Amino acid sequence: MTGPILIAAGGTGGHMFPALALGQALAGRGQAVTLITDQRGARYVGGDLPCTVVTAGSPSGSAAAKVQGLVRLARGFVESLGVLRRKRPVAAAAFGGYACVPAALAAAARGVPVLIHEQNAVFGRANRLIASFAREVALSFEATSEVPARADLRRIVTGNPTRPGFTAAAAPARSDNRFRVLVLGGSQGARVFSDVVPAALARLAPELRARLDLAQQCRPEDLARVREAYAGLGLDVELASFFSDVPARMAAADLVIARSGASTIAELLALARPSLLVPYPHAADDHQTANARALDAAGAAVLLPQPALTPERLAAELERLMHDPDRLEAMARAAHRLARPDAAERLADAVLALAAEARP
Ligand SMILES: CC(=O)N[C@H]1[C@@H](OP(=O)(O)OP(=O)(O)OC[C@H]2O[C@@H](n3ccc(=O)[nH]c3=O)[C@H](O)[C@@H]2O)O[C@H](CO)[C@@H](O)[C@@H]1O
Repeated sequence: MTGPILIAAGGTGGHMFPALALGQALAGRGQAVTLITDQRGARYVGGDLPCTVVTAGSPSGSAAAKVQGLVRLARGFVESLGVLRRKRPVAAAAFGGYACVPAALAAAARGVPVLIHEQNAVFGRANRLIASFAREVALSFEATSEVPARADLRRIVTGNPTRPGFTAAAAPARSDNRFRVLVLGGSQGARVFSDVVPAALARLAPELRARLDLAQQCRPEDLARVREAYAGLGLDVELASFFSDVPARMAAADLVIARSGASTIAELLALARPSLLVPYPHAADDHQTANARALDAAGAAVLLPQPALTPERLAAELERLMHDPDRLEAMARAAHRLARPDAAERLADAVLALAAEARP
């Protein structure tokens, strides 16, 4: 290829990790890549991926906030045009979230073909905004809803690329009676797990509680009180506001209790781990419930809506699962069947094909 592939992504880890996975897949083929992101997204970019930070905002909230969001998107658009002039990309891949809107629109304005990747089981609002200018959408779920029905918008299902390290290995043979639980709240943590998990474990039968090895991600402001709650139960728990070794921790977990953000889900499937999923109830268009449903329906996870997540209910679910290793095994097998370990490579194929088609 004569120019780089532009990758546009920003905001949370859920948008950045799949974007970076595509970047790595392309770099692995010797293809140059350039990334446009926002301030928040830049925190996730490491290594030697060329990256430009542009202004972005969300046109939502009060009337004043909407106007401010639009002004920021317009600034980001002008900044992105500058990047496109300098870098001359041959195709662009956009990963949703308002942070990728300016770059995707600037690419389309310059005639650069755009592919949109949707991580969730509901097509996102920012993606709907740029879909009119895109040539192709790559979905993570077969049954994604709200995909714009434009006859000339190509649609493929690639899955959601995961970071390196999420490669299924044979489950380690266990000789002990320990039960390893990993609690993850998404890239920003989840307060509800800080409130409910310690209270649920307090209700667990003492012989089951004694078998637990627990690691839990907490929001920074919750760490002290959660540590205290577990100390009161005599439990030695590993707590962190962000674990940097999720692949190893998830691979070793007998059960993962988590939000159902798209990356977390793709990772659970890639590592074939059983999970209890509590969708974030305020996610746009309730997409986390749609994500979790896909796993629940296939028998790979238990979906527990947040209003049902009481300490009593969680204790009961845990007790049931800890007593039923066959069920956990079946959930792991179902997760494995849903996994798409070649998502990054398939996405790389698609964006390179788009670039080749557009070549004069
Ligand atoms: C609140 C919200 O709206 N979140 C959205 C956000 O992702 P959000 O970042 O919240 O959630 P995701 O599950 O997609 O990604 C979280 C990532 O953080 C990693 N992690 C988490 C905890 C930790 O201690 N260490 C760590 O590395 C996970 O392994 C995962 O890779 O964008 C996703 C993709 O559009 C959506 O599906 C999510 O619904």
